[in-house]
Amino acid sequence: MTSGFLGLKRKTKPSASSIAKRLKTKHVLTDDLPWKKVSKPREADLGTGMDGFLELEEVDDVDVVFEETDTGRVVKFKVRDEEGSEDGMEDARETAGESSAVTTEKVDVDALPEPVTFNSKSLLPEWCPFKLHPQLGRALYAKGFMSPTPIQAQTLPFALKNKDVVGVAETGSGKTLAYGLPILHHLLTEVYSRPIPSSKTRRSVRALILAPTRELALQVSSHLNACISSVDVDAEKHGEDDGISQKGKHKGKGKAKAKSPEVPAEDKPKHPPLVSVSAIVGGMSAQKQRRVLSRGVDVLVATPGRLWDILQEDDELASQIESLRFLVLDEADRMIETGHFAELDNILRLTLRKSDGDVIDSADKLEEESDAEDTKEGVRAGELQTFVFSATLSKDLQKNLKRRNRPKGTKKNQKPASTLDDLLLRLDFRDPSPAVVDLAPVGTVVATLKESRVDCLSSDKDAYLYYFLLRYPGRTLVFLSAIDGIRRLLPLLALLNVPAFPLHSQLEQRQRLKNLDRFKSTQNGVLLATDVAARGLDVPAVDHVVHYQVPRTADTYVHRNGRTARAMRRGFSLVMCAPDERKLVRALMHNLGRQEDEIAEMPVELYMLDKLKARIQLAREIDGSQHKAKKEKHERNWLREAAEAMEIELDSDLASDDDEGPTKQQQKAAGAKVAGLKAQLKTMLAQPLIARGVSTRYITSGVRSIADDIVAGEYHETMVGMKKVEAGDDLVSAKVHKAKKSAVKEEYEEWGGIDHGEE
Ligand SMILES: Nc1ncnc2c1ncn2[C@@H]1O[C@H](COP(=O)(O)OP(=O)(O)OP(=O)(O)O)[C@@H](O)[C@H]1O
Repeated sequence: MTSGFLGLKRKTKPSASSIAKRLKTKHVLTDDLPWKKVSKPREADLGTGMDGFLELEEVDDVDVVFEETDTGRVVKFKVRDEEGSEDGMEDARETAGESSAVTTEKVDVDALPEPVTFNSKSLLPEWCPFKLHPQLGRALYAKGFMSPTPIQAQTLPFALKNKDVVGVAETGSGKTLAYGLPILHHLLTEVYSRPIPSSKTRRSVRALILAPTRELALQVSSHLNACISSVDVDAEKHGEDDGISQKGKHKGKGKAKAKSPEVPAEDKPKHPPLVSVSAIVGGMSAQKQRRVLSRGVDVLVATPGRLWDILQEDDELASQIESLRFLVLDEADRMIETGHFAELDNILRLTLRKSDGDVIDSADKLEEESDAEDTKEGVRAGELQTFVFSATLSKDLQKNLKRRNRPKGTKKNQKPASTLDDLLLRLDFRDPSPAVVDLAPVGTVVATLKESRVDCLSSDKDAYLYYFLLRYPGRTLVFLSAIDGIRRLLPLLALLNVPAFPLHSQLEQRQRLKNLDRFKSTQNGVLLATDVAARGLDVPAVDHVVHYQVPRTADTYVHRNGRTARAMRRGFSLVMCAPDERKLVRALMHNLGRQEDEIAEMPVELYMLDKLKARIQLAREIDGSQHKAKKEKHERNWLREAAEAMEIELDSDLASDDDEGPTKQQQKAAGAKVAGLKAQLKTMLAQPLIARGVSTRYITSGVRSIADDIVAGEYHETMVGMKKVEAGDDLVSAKVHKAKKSAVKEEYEEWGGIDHGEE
């Protein structure tokens, strides 16, 4: 959602002339107010009721006036007439509704912030070889990213040399910055070296990043924005001692104020953002979307569906897409799954340059060109650089991307092997041989992830899930294959006092983000999600991923698991496998090139599970009764409302509650029954869960003494008598089991056994 508030004017001491000029005002529509993006306050994520905000915007210098009109009281917004503006700095405020022509008029260099320097040699030695723009160095330093992740380290040399890159690396390995840093580096460097559009003109989109889901697009946009904004905000935080200085080539050009820490932020010169990054996604208000686009963005992050809708109406944007400098497909393989193939294909066609729509032909041309111009490295100035990233791009596909190099004469007869092959062949790789950086681990398992499975009946999955949530407290993301399942499970968990939030495509976008924020800020929160949350979401510290149903494809399994164990943190995943899903697990593991028994079994204390089953049973009963009562009420109301709308009278037996629906007395009795069951459940939930053989009376006695656990601090708070361990620490390692088996085999092999000779 978009939201804005009328802010206070920031300038503390307006000059006399500016006051005089400000008297010239004009009325504008809300859409045309000079909205400015502000960072979301930290409290917004802390359950202050501000969660769910897509973005926050503010506006300065606006008078709100109420006018009485014939139709009633209306509110009007008055802003200073642009003609009365004081200087270039004030003009730097972005206004919507301005001329949309992109000019290359050179801005006064004073309007640019003073360039910063950053001593990456001493502060970020591991980033130093990449010679990234100093502002990015500062951002990385501020974030504590002291060294590049492997995918970043291996991608940057190619990307910074203008080569197209196909990057494949495990989930949570930092792919966003692997493509984001080269883009930001290029744009930041460009700002000071070439004329930039003045703030009064629409910027031209230089980079387009396509992502499969709204959440991922918003996340990428905020990730990249954080890289540029923390640079601006923290400009004077680090002194010379830190090796970071403010001195740049424009030193002494009237920027002394900005350097001094004593100068209040309000008095710092205002300038348009050096590089602007924004997202356009479905669910965003049309007003906000118009505003973002009319201001212009350098880096546009979008979902294909929404972008294509806009492109059909916005010719200017379409022509900008035709002359992009960077194109990124993030989670390329997912984008073709979500039914966006047509839109994506159309957008990609727009990015094609000289070709006549036949990429294979254009590949021919490129090859010929590259033959003639052997020394050319990467793209030429003004051309498109393409990045394709995912955690799961098949090896075959990567080979296909190199088809441009296949011997002449064979090309036109070759058919793409899959939709994704086809799509990627449509990409306008300027580079005759895009660099393929494949760091996907064997079997696509992240090293810090522990996987496990539990075999159970479908009807017992609720109890097993509840057991897991209580046994291993933590932030848990539960994937379900259908929205109905989420709707069923949600009230059940609520009755059991488990803080669970839903995330699926039928929720409004605002609600989706709100639930995501709540999940992030709830310590033992549970997110019940469909695969809309499987890709790319970077929720800090997701401890566990539970596959309530076995995923249908190996890629989905990998990406779902990828929501935990990110950036070298530990993570845990659990597959709940019903008898009819065993085949699926087998196929899944086979596709990943792994053995089924590689996944360890999660131990379950059946005595405890039985106790939980009783709770689940009661919760189901309550939910069932509540649901029934609600449904009956809804049906009764519906009938009445329909009759009223059609202005007909219902038969007395239909109109009365007596015959069809339950009587008032029956309703009362049903209500009392639910209240009774709820009280029963409350009592049950208040009782401690005690493991078999534990004496709570004498903690040193019983089959299981809990005294030692208490002393060792391993006392489980909800399941008395069970050790407090992290999920995965008590797995019966199938690998160890397997290793033992293979050790026996090795012994046999060392001995050599009986030589049967070559067959
Ligand atoms: N160099 C770095 N050092 C430390 N942390 C980093 C670094 N680069 C990125 N990160 C952090 O790692 C986390 C994962 O990054 P990112 O979301 O880009 O992963 P990804 O590879 O795109 O994952 P997925 O495949 O699931 O989309 C983020 O929280 C990010 O801030």
